[in-house]
This record gives sequence, C-alpha cells and structure tokens, in this order.
Amino acid sequence: MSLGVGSVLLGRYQILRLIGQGGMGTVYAAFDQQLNHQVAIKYFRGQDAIFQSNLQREAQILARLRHPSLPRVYDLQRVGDAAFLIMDLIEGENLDSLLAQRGAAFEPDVVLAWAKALAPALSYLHHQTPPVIHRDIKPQNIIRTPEGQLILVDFGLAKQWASSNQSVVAYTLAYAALEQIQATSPVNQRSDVYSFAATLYHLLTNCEPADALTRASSLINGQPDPLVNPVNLNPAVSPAMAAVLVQAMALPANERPASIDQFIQQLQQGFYNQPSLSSAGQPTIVQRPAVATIALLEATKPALSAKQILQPQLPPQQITYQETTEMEDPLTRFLVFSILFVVGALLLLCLFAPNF
Ligand SMILES: Nc1ncnc2c1ncn2[C@@H]1O[C@H](COP(=O)(O)OP(=O)(O)OP(=O)(O)O)[C@@H](O)[C@H]1O
Repeated sequence: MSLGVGSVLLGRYQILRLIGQGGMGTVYAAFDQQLNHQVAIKYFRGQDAIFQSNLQREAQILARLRHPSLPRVYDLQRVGDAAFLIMDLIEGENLDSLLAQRGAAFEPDVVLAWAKALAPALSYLHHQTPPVIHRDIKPQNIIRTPEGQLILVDFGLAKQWASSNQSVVAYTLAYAALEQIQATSPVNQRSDVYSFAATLYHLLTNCEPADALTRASSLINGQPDPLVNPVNLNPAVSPAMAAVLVQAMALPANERPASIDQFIQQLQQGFYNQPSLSSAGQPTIVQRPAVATIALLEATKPALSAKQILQPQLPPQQITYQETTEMEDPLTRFLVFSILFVVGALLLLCLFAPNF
C-alpha cells in the first residue's frame, strides 16, 4: 500500500509527510479531515494474524494511558495485513537530531533535567497493570517540543511479539539490554532502566555506548568491558554520576537499579557528587586496570561468538563479575613491598651509619 503525500488514508487521514521509518513500521504526519487536527500514523505492514491480535490488545492498553509526556493513542485500524495506529502528532525535534546539530555532548545539568522530566512518564508506564515496558528508549524516540517539553514516543507497542519474528528488529542495539537482545529472559522495567541509562550516556558523551552484546562477548573472552567510562569522554560528568550510569547499564538485570525512580534518585545524588556506595545494587565505578571475569561462563572459555551468546542456554542473570585492583595482584604487591623494604633499609643505614 502506498502512502504518498496528499493521499487520503481510510477516507479520513490526509498524509502530510513521512516522519521516519523503523524496524516495525513507518510513521507519517497526517491531517484528520473529520476532526480537523494533525495526527501521527504508524503503519505496520505485512503482519500475520497473531501479531495483529496482539497489536490490538496492546493498543487497547495504550489507549487508556494519559500522561503529559506520552502521546495519546486514539485508534487502531486494520486493512488486510496492514495496521494503522493513530496517535498525537508530536511536533519538535528528537534528541538525536539535537545532539547531531550541536556536535558535542550536552551539559550534565541539562541531561539530568531531561532525565528528571522523562522519568515520571516511564514510571507511569511501569506502574500500569500489567506494566507497560517501552522497549525502545533512545534519543530518537524523545522529542523536544517547541515549548521545550520532552515527549517519549513509540512506546511498548507489540515489540515483544515482533522480537519473535526473525525479520524484525524491535529494539536498537546500542540501547538494548542483554536480556532483550538474547530474548532468553523476560524483559521488564530493568530493561528500560538499561536503555534509559544508555540514552543518557549518549547525550552526556556524544558517543553511542558499546552495545550489550559486544560487551558480553568481550567479557566472556577475558577482555575488559568496552563500555568507556563517561568521565573519559566528557570530564564534566562527575565520577559519581558516571558510576550510576555504568551501574544502570550492568549486563545482569538484577545488578541495575530496580526502578526508574531509584535510578533517577541515584543519578541526582551522583550529579551533586555524593560519594558512590559499593554495596550490592549500589553504584560503583569500574576501575582500570580491572580484571573482569564471568564466573559462571569461565568453563566455556576461550572463545564464545556473539551468535553463541544469543543462544538461550545461559540466562544473563548467571553472569557475575569479579574485579581485582592492581594492588590485589600478587606480583604488583611483591614489587611494591620490595621497593619499600629497600628504601627503608637505606634510610636506616643513613641514620645509624652516616659514614657508610
Ligand atoms: N507520535 C509521534 N509524533 C511524532 N513523531 C513520532 C511519533 N511516533 C514516532 N515518531 C518518530 O518517528 C520516527 C520513526 O519512528 P519508528 O517508530 O518508525 O522508528 P524506530 O523507533 O526507529 O523503530 P521501530 O519501528 O522499531 O519502533 C522516530 O524518529 C520517532 O521520533
């Protein structure tokens, strides 16, 4: 079905322009000739009956949502194997475009303010029964309106059903949690915590974070985690804030903050440079050099390919990390103590045998 500019869809929606195309569908701006207002239409094409009925069930859930930072969903129309979701048209520019135009990282106070503005919307989604998981938080899906308000678009909709379809990628690799890529354990609000943190990481550093699959693959092969500490990319980010981000992007879901609210609280503490805590579930920063080992996967070394990681035999929760600092290394400890011993002996000689 062609949706050319000017054509009228379903006898009512005049297509104004193409907004963007993603893995699951295409988004258009249109004019609703019946209600005289502009809408956004997401066009899902070539979907089977199971997908369509799941889509309908989810659209019914989304239609009940009311939040100032989320577009309202009005209608779902089906024509053959195509489906059209009608929702608020959000005018403005997405944060990915704003970052590209700026060509440099955003200031930490700006990103923190954005995070705090978006968190209630995510929290609202997560507190639905059943919880609505966004599944695709990324700078491109956050639109800043001309009034400066942030709106989170493209949420939830049937992405878990799409992910079982081999031809569809229903997430964006750089921002997706490992459990979402592997599809071996349920995606939950901690998966959104990962994506939200990865989004903030990108905005704070102007660099896409290393994706979870590459990171897991490196760790399995005894390599350091390729996720660059945000402090090294933007010195304006405090070490404590960076630690919170890195913790929220932990590969095992159970090491991330349990909720968006908890994450934002930690991020705010980090911004104001409060000391980071090292107990379980609290932010710690990855020290370099550090030896990262994946204890339960140790037996499978030396090499696991990315494809193998994708296979469902090893749930991501089984991945645990162990870190040793430089001083914990026996050779380093031996060298440091030897040097201290020699220096001490020389000092004693100078004191008690000055003619020596
Ligand atoms: N209601 C809306 N109003 C305005 N723009 C929107 C709206 N919903 C989505 N968009 C924009 O449309 C573009 C394409 O969205 P789309 O959802 O097709 O792509 P995607 O997120 O890359 O992939 P996927 O199909 O996996 O969701 C994005 O840039 C998004 O910001």
